[in-house]
Amino acid sequence: MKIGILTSGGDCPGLNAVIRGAVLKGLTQHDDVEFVGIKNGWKGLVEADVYPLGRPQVMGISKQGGTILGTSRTNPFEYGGVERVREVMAETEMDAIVAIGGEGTLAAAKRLTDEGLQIVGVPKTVDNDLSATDYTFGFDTAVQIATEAMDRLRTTGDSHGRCMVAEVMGRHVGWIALHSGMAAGAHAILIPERKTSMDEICGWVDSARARGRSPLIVVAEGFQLDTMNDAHSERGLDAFGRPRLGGIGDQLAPEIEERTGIETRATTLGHIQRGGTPSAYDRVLATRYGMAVVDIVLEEQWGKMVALRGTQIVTVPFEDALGRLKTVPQSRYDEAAILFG
Ligand SMILES: Nc1ncnc2c1ncn2[C@@H]1O[C@H](COP(=O)(O)OP(=O)(O)OP(=O)(O)O)[C@@H](O)[C@H]1O
Ligand SMILES: O=P(O)(O)OC[C@H]1O[C@](O)(CO)[C@@H](O)[C@@H]1O
Ligand SMILES: [Mg+2]
Repeated sequence: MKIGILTSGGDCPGLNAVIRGAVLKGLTQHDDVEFVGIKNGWKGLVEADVYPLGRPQVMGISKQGGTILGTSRTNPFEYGGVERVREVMAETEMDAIVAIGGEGTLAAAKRLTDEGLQIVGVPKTVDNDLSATDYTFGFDTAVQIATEAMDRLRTTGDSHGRCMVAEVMGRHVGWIALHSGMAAGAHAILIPERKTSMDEICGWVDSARARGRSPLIVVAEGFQLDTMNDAHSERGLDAFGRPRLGGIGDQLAPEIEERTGIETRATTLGHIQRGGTPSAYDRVLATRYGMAVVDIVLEEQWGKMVALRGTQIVTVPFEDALGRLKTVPQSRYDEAAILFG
């Protein structure tokens, strides 16, 4: 059995641990399994850009950020779709593909599997917005990085008596903002799931200030004020034609300063949250996903992916990860909001 592995969509810490887990499990536990790496997501697949993946290629990589395979947001259906993928799999004698990616990658994998291709999945996203799984690797690391950054913003904020606005990732959901904001003791957490007014935000800033604190406001990039119809975007489109987000913190900061009279500074953490070494939690989760996905390939469970339920790795159909995002529930927001202001 020759298994191709690809990573697609935005990268995140832990991808290499999945790749290593899969290769080590396959090579040590089975005699007839070999692996090939597919470069740059679906792009490398349609271009037949593959290379053998053995133990030397995965040695020591679980602590390494990014993905040794490279990634892209290429849409395989724009480059020959099912026919081209079938052709490349035949040419390269690839029996099955492990697609490691988020909702978009898994949607593409589902369409290909529906046409008879042998594909299984591993869920990935720093945003933690996939509904089929309790946690995705990369999220814990991103929260840790964001929390450390906010701890730093608080000390400089305190020195100057300023309000600090920290913008984190989270295109459709506010999980990174909610967790890092709570961990750092933020005075408000602004998430895409809940539109909020400037009055409310400034109320929290004023009340923190009245208690002698230098306010910290955490905002997810996909957050919208109650006056906005779309998330803030000023950076054009991504490779899949979606607006690139980022910059809402810079938009909020001068408004907060003007309304409250408190000097305010914004910091956008951006891709720092996706780079560098994965946390121990993410390495373990990713390694377990990688090992488990080899089992579902050998069981020929095409159209399925591994997922985390509680502490168990389970198998679910691609559909479970599609169509519905795992948003922050109102109760989790309300719980965090008790500490605002
Ligand atoms: N519904 C779809 N059908 C087919 N292909 C899709 C679909 N949605 C997305 N894709 C393709 O899959 C690629 C990966 O999706 P996307 O860029 O959203 O990353 P992802 O896997 O969702 O990870 P993340 O968004 O968390 O970074 C897209 O760039 C696009 O080419
Ligand atoms: O790396 P890119 O293409 O700029 O994408 C950034 C997007 O990817 C994510 O990190 C994960 O989907 C989002 O939070 C963010 O909007
Ligand atoms: Mg996506």
